[in-house]
Amino acid sequence: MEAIAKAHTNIALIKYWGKRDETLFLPMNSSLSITLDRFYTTTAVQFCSCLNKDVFLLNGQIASEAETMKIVAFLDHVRNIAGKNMYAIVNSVNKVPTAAGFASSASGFAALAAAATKAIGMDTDNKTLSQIARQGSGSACRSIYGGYVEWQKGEEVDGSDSFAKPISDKQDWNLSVLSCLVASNEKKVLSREGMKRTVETSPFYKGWLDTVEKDLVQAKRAIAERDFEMLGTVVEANALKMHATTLGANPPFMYWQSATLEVMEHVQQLRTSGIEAYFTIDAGPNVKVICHQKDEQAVLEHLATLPSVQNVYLCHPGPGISYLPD
Ligand SMILES: O=C(O)C[C@@](O)(CF)CCOP(=O)(O)OP(=O)(O)O
Repeated sequence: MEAIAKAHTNIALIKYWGKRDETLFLPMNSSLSITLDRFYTTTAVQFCSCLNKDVFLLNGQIASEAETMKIVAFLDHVRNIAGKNMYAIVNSVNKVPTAAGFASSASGFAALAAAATKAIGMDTDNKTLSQIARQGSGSACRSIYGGYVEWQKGEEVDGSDSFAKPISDKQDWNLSVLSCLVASNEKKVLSREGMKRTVETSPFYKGWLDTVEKDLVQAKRAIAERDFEMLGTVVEANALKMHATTLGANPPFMYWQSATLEVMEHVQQLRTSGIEAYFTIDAGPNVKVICHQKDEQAVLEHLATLPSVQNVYLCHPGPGISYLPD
């Protein structure tokens, strides 16, 4: 039995930062993202009783032991739900250049959840797919849908009410997202470790939790009202608060480098010059800039001139998962 699925990466506007349950990938707070058009993962899964172990090919190569173990654990989860015990060949191709500053885990686990459940014979609705993808990587649950997506944190201990849902179709509001890749060679603290350490040791984490749900309400209102200034202001503030929590962790850590600050300053200069642009930053030094589509060329050209910016990738809201012909 085989199936092929495609899922796009997403960028969080209101961040998922911290788990209340590490095993079930249950978040401390709800989050909101835009699924992007440019970067995606295509995954083919074939279950066969002829196999005596799972095989994982990533971008045409046999994946590392560590990567394969993550996929095997995820397939075990799917096998458990389906009540079947066949092994599978998984073939994933990432059109998400790591250099673009986007994590491919979100599109990767969303595509894997869709292809694996279909290949094993399950007929799953998107809500269930989102819950399954969440257990590969939290942010993957949002890539099931296109456009603007909310991941409701849920209250239940079993995660039955923790899944994503679309809050507006991608055609609704075609903003531009420019991902600025800045020079970065330092080993960063991966988001999974970063959020764990922050939750467990940062005195600033309580401040994050006290204000993030209000930020989410504000962001949803801004999207509903197409109020870009309201959206950009809360998105920028939310990213800054997330990063502030890391400074209080033990040991403290910081994702920003001098290049990160340079881009942030220039985004604020663009606003002073009359071009509405706002930034957000994830678990790394790269900066994503949002602006109106009419301003995207001016913003792109300005950012591309910065000496510490290696590349700028222009994206727009993109689609949710899709299935390809076998
Ligand atoms: O995307 C966001 O909301 C914000 C972040 O990117 C950080 F800025 C977190 C993404 O965390 P993820 O990689 O999903 O963690 P996992 O559940 O431990 O796999």
